[in-house]
Amino acid sequence: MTISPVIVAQRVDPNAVADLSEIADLARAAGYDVSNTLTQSREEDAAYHFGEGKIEALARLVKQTDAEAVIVDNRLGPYQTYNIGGKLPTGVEVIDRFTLILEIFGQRANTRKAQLQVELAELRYELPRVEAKSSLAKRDERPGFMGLGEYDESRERDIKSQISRISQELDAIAEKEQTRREQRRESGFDLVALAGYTNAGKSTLLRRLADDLDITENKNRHPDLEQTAESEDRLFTTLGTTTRRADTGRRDVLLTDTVGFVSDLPHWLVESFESTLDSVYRADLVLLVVDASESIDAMREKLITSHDTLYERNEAPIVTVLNKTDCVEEGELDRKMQSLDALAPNPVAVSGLTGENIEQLTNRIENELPSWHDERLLLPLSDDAMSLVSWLYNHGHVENEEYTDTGDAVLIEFSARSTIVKRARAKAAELEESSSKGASDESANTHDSNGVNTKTQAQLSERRHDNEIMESESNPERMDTASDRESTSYEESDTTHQVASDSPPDRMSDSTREIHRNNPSQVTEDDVTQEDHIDAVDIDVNYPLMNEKNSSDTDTNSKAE
Ligand SMILES: Nc1nc2c(ncn2[C@@H]2O[C@H](COP(=O)(O)OP(=O)(O)OP(=O)(O)O)[C@@H](O)[C@H]2O)c(=O)[nH]1
Ligand SMILES: [Mg+2]
Repeated sequence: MTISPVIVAQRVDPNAVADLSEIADLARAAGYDVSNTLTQSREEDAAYHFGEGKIEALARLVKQTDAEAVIVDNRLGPYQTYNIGGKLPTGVEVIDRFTLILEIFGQRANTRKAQLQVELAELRYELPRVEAKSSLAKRDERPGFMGLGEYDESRERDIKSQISRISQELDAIAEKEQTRREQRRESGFDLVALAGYTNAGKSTLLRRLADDLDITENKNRHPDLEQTAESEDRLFTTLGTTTRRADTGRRDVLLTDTVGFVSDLPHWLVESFESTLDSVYRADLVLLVVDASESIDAMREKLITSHDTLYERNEAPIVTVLNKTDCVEEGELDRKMQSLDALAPNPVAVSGLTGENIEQLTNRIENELPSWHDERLLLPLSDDAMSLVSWLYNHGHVENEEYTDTGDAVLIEFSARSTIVKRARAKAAELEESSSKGASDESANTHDSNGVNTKTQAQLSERRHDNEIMESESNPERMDTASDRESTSYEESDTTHQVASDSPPDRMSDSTREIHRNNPSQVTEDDVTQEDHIDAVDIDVNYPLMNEKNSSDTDTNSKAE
């Protein structure tokens, strides 16, 4: 990429202090060389955004420095962009904050989904501009001629139909990802997402937590793994979605790293990247990463931006992670935590770089995930029963496996998410039913004397009903073995049912949230890399989906207890 010299400009309201650091970082992230800066503190001018005199000074600076573009860190209306451009030497581009961010995303969009999202955002940006041009041009047209107005009108129609086509394609992708998330949950995985402002250290934390990753083993499956997992002191290093298995102890966690948030973006831009953000919105738990080495004010702003982005759609509990503690004195960290208590209650302070306090974070992840349920099942011994036992080892946590003295049954005690428990019960009922077919009622009842999950007729028929639901799905039932799990890997994921708890301790109060909702700063992000990758992860693709609504309820209830 050739480095082009640009001038960065920013207008702030009277008495506000200009700060060009982020827009300059964004410009550099897009590959520009910031040769000069210009700021103005005044009310917005309707025609030029800045004062007209300031724009003339800007034009002189452009000539002196041979700048190829002017990057303005404000929202410019279509007319303002046009007017400023008219004052600059021919060929010098006027780029506002949104187009700059779109440019960065466009440069890194190397999946179909990412490209579609960028295209959608560009079209949404262009539409009001074409509408404005079309109505202006029509004013001066003579009847009977194919004028500019008509040309713009047909462009307008074209943009609208492209928007609708791309939206449909993105919806289809989102649906697939939703299914994949459901399958991952069905396979016993908890989905944890890393969210937070760009450059907070999300990718560094992903690598720290996903310590069982063996890149070489699956290299051909993850051609862009290095790229998407990289960390760099640059905004929007990560634009795709990378999912890896993380070892947190008892639970099987899939951790997803994705694009960072950034402040002051319009709603339509954030919406264009919705299917990427779904990997965060639809997780079981969100780790909101904050760079604790920054000032309290900067941390506050970035937390507000992050909560604003999450507010509308996020369904999961949030744990705030104060990162980069290796750069912060202990007393200073305490002060920061106190000042930010309302926005970041009960945070975990870590260093992704040095690994400090990571164990506390993994413990916290386990504690905040939707709770698992304990179950005991007595299974009449058979190949199918052993297949169920091995499936339970893969999808939950088996506490005890014990064979009866008579050698005709196995007692299995385990904990798992409620959907897994429900399936295991259904399968157990089915095994019980087929084993007792030839046997007398009396012998079937001896199992009850063990006090283990006694099956009443009503329970049995309920389970039979569950089985029917499962079997009515088109795929045949299958119990995966450990070797299946190791050999299966999946691409892109994400979108799902939530098993979010009602009132996780780290969530903002409604009143706090309301304050943020009214805050004008908005947020964005996108997914732009290759497909989402996970390392040797098993998904029961053949296992029929169940209605997760019930399990969510159960989880919520048990959490509230
Ligand atoms: N000192 C210190 N630096 C860190 C720590 N974690 C991350 N960094 C640095 O912060 C910068 C950004 O880290 P990333 O992991 O790329 O951050 P990110 O949130 O993934 O950033 P984007 O993908 O650009 O949104 C890099 O230079 C990291 O080396 C930490 O705990 N301590
Ligand atoms: Mg990153």
